Parts: sequence; structure tokens; C-alpha cells
Amino acid sequence: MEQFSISKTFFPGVPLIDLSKPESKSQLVKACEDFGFFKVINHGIPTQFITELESEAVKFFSLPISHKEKTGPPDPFGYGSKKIGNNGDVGWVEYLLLNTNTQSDYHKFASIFGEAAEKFRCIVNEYVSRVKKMACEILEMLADGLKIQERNGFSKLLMDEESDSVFRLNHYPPCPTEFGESSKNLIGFGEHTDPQIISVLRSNNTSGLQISLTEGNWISIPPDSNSFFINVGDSLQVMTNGRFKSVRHRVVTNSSKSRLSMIYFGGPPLSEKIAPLPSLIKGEDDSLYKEFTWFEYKKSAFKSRLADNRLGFFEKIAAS
Ligand SMILES: C=C1C[C@]23C[C@@]1(O)CC[C@H]2[C@@]12CC[C@H](O)[C@@](C)(C(=O)O1)[C@H]2[C@@H]3C(=O)O
Ligand SMILES: O=C(O)CCC(=O)C(=O)O
Ligand SMILES: [Fe+2]
Repeated sequence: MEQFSISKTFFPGVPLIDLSKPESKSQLVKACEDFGFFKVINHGIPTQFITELESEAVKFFSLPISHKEKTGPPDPFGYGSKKIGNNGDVGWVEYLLLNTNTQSDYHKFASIFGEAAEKFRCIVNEYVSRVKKMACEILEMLADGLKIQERNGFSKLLMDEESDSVFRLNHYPPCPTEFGESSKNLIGFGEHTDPQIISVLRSNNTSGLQISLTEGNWISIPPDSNSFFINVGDSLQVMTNGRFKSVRHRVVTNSSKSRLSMIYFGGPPLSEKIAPLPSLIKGEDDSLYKEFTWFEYKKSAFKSRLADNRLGFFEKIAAS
């Protein structure tokens, strides 16, 4: 296994967790504490659901730009290109953002997909429901591993009918060679942490994803189309009072191959209060964060730039 040292953090490689093994529970907790990032195998999601969605996504991104733009601009849902969010971030990426709870975005697709819009909707729904189930199983193992009384303490937030979860398809075309050497440094998706509870990422076999464990140092994650990459989001960092780390990550461009990724962001209902779980703190004074609702966090997050530290605003200032 490739081993390398990055300043003070020793990174032995992406933790690989076999979900069918009894030891996976403690491995999941350790991976969330050490890196906030890991990959899972034996996840129980049949390849058919992954490849079907991948081929629909390839078809969608191959459409002429004028067609794709009919499903945008993202509000925040819909098709977007280069512009990420509303606050000046750009990347070498085009994407489709979908709300997993309402089907209201789909009327946008009907205009270009016609009857195929219905098929697209079914394939996305099937994929999302399987990935969500896997995310919930992981969250339940984590709750168990942390000895939280309610095994579904985290997962119930994703299972809630009002859960504010998002699904994203990202397509990074090969970076044009006319940019020469400088294209190597072009950003596909700028550095950030994910605001939600948990993110489940699957990509094709094109590299680009990097994580940062210490400021300014980036670790390239070898792609693996047969596994799912999981990362802890800001909300889970708060609920575990900082014990689990919301990992900073980004995507750099590839000069020859296109990268396609699909990510499920499992979030709580808008009205949900996010705060460290009582069993993970000794008392109120021990809490590193002020309580907030997911609505409040989301509102503030969507005003921020990608690279901003969104949790800073909700941290309790340590008494001197
Ligand atoms: C610049 C931004 C894009 C983003 C909203 C934000 O203002 C800051 C968080 C960004 C992010 C990162 C993870 C997900 O891709 C995303 C959908 C999310 O929930 O937060 C994006 C937002 C976006 O692309 O709209
Ligand atoms: O596309 C990828 O591989 C990662 C993108 C990402 O981090 C995001 O959309 O939040
Ligand atoms: Fe992300």
C-alpha cells in the first residue's frame, strides 16, 4: 500500500471498509475521527443501478449546451456550468443539482427529455433510495460505535420525509490542451467542506478528487468506480462535538479524460436543531458549537464562498 507523510499527519491511504465484516463498526468510527473520509466495499448496491444512472448522465451531458441550459440556471436546482453557487466561485465543471424530496425540478427536464424525463426520474430515484439506505446503515453503525442510545439518532434525520437532501451529478470535461502547463492547476471544484451530515460519492475511473488533512497539503485520492467514497459533513462534525471531522476536499482537472461523479448529500429537515448530542458532551459548557437549525446553517452557508469556514460563525468562543 502507498504510504506517505504529510507534515504532521501520517496518511496510510484511504481507509477501506468492508461493510460485510463485523469489525467495520469500529473502523468506521476511527476513519471518521482520523480523516472524515473513507471508502466502502460490499455495500450491497447492485452495479446495475450505478451503471444505468451513469449512462443516463453521460447522455445528458452529451446534449448540446443549448439543450442543457433549458434545465438551468440552478436555483439552486437545475443545470449549471462553471459557476458554482451564487458568490463568485467558478470551476471547470458542469453539473445537475436535484432535490431528492420534491419532484418539482422534473418539469424542467420534460422540455428536453420528453418521455425520457420519466425514465431519468425513475433511475435517479432508484439510485438515491439505495444510496440513502446505505448511508443510513453507515450512520447507524457509527451511532452504535459511539454508544449513542438511539441507534437511529443520525439516520432518522435522513429518513425523515422532510429531510433536506440533495443529489448532484458533476461532469468535468478534459481540460483543453491550449491552456498548456497551466491547465494542470485548473480547479474543477474548489476546496470546501460539505455542509450536510454525510456525503456518498461515486465516480468513474478518472482521478481528480483530493482531500486536505492539514492546511495547504493535498492528497490525491485514486479513483475507484467499484467503491463509494463517504465523507463526514459539517452537521455531523457538530453533532459529534468535533469528534468526527468534516473533511476539506476539492477536484482538480484532468487533461485527457472526463470525470463523472454522482454525490448524495444526506441532510436533516430544515427545522431540525443541530447541536452536539448530549451523550457526547459532559455538559452544556463542553459544547464547541452554538445550537442552530439546519435552515439557519444552510442560509448562512449559501451566502458563503466555497472555501470559507462555514462553521466558524457557529463556534463558541473559548473563554480565555
Ligand atoms: C459556493 C457554494 C456552492 C454550495 C453553496 C455555497 O454557497 C457553499 C456550499 C456549496 C456546497 C458544497 C457541497 C454541495 O456540492 C452543495 C450542493 C452544498 O450543499 O454546499 C454546494 C452548494 C451549491 O453548489 O449550490
Ligand atoms: O465531483 C466530485 O468528485 C466532488 C464534488 C464535490 O465535492 C461536491 O459536489 O460537493
Ligand atoms: Fe463536496
